[in-house]
Amino acid sequence: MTPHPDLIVLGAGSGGLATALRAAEHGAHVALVDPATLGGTCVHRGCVPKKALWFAAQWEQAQRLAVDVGFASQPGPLDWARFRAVRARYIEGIEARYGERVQRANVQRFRQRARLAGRDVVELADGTRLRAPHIVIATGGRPRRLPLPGFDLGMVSDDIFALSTCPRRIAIVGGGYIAVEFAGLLQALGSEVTMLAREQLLQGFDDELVQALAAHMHGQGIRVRYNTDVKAVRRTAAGLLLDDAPTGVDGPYDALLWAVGRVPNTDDLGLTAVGVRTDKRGRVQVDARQQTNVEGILAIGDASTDRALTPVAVAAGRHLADRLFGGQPDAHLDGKNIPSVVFSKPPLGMVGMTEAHARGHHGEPVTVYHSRFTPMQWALAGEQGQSLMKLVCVGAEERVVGIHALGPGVDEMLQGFAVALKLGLRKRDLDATLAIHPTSSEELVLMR
Ligand SMILES: Cc1cc2nc3c(=O)[nH]c(=O)nc-3n(C[C@H](O)[C@H](O)[C@H](O)COP(=O)(O)OP(=O)(O)OC[C@H]3O[C@@H](n4cnc5c(N)ncnc54)[C@H](O)[C@@H]3O)c2cc1C
Ligand SMILES: NC(=O)c1ccc[n+]([C@@H]2O[C@H](COP(=O)([O-])OP(=O)(O)OC[C@H]3O[C@@H](n4cnc5c(N)ncnc54)[C@H](O)[C@@H]3O)[C@@H](O)[C@H]2O)c1
Repeated sequence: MTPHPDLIVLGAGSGGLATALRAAEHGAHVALVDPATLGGTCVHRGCVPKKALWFAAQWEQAQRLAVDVGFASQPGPLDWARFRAVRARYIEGIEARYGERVQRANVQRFRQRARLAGRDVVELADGTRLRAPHIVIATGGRPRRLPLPGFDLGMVSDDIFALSTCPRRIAIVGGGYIAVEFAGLLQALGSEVTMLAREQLLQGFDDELVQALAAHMHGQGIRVRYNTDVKAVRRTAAGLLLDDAPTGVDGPYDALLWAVGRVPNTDDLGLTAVGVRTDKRGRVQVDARQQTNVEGILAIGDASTDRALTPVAVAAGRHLADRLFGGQPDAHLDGKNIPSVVFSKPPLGMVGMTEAHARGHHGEPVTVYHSRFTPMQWALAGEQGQSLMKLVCVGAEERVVGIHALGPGVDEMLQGFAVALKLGLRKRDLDATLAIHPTSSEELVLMR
């Protein structure tokens, strides 16, 4: 038992677990508070179940390509009940391993909701109070709900993992990561997908690659409507109808997914009473060391102003534990050049700056290199479509400040290039690197 913990962590998702385990490794007494199962959004309602569906979508396509090159078996639809059982077993395995690690590390778990009751005090739902010199807020986020009539006729991303079949016609409202990812994988698994986006898809990604992805989506039969503004939803005998302010009634659909962003779980944490500052979206404001404006209270992950990605939450938590308990006073998250992949179909990845960002902010000459090509596995099977890769370089020595890639395999390809970019990659380093042939990634070292 830990009667006087050195650290209290609120939330046992990706960030909270990483913080608690690293702090315990350094010998700290840690209390970890979460009413839910270990793993949080990523394991139960995010990256992991989503990636499993994405693999299923890849296998659907691989089955079709295999037939095109001479395999005999005809592709069949996904058996959702079996798929869900397989996926649940995989996730239970992750959760069990987390449980063992938490126990072995002597981290004390409190399976309750908690809130701050002072700058060094946390109050659990049953009234128990814990006191510690350091408190980390790692309470994550949840899907945004819009206050419009009929909102509850649709699903949010948490609900989609409970589907037991593919909806025949689905509308997806939103144009960010979640909207684009689910559009691709539901279409691949058999749905007719219409996206209703307010603006350009995937803000923050390079325009040219987003356009190329939109062309792929169009080719797959995904309908994308831009400049929409859904004001209400109603159910009719024919299906769900959406009232879109600019164009009128849209539909009918059998299902609807709202993918309109996420809100942080910070509204019920007692932050105001303790004086912890949040931004206008409710995220806890942190500096580069995850510190809030209140001494002793830190925040990481989706509850904070950091980028909402699992590796960011994990790295931030580990660095702060290294700093507080591991004798590494300068340890902190490097928030620059965060690599990211959208698990669209095909995947889209980037690290560093977009072309527009480099041109707008750099002040040095910008040189851009492109490669468009049909990946070999598609060409062999007579499949249409091209991959697109792009390098954004600055200055006379062409320092690479942005790498962008769209196409099969880029999700696995980008990590190594992200290391090179972090180390100060120049275009001539790529030119001097021998290609691995025949691959798609060789295009990144062969650009002229
Ligand atoms: C559909 C989807 C797909 C995604 N795919 C990816 C991906 O492919 N790659 C990627 O990098 N990121 C992805 N993300 C984002 C990623 O899941 C999050 O960035 C990450 O999970 C954030 O971790 P966290 O520790 O901040 O919060 P969470 O994992 O959300 O954990 C927060 C925990 O806090 C607990 N909690 C909440 N309130 C309290 C309270 N008052 N007291 C105690 N505990 C509390 C919750 O029960 C929860 O367990 C995806 C997200 C979604 C929704
Ligand atoms: N592959 C990955 O790494 C991955 C996958 C999923 C999610 N994530 C993380 O989770 C975060 C949340 O994902 P997300 O897709 O929910 O958010 P997002 O911020 O990526 O996109 C939100 C979308 O909702 C739209 N929107 C907002 N309010 C709206 C409204 N009132 N009506 C219509 N549209 C509206 C925005 O225009 C935008 O297109 C991402 O930003 C990302 O950090 C990462």
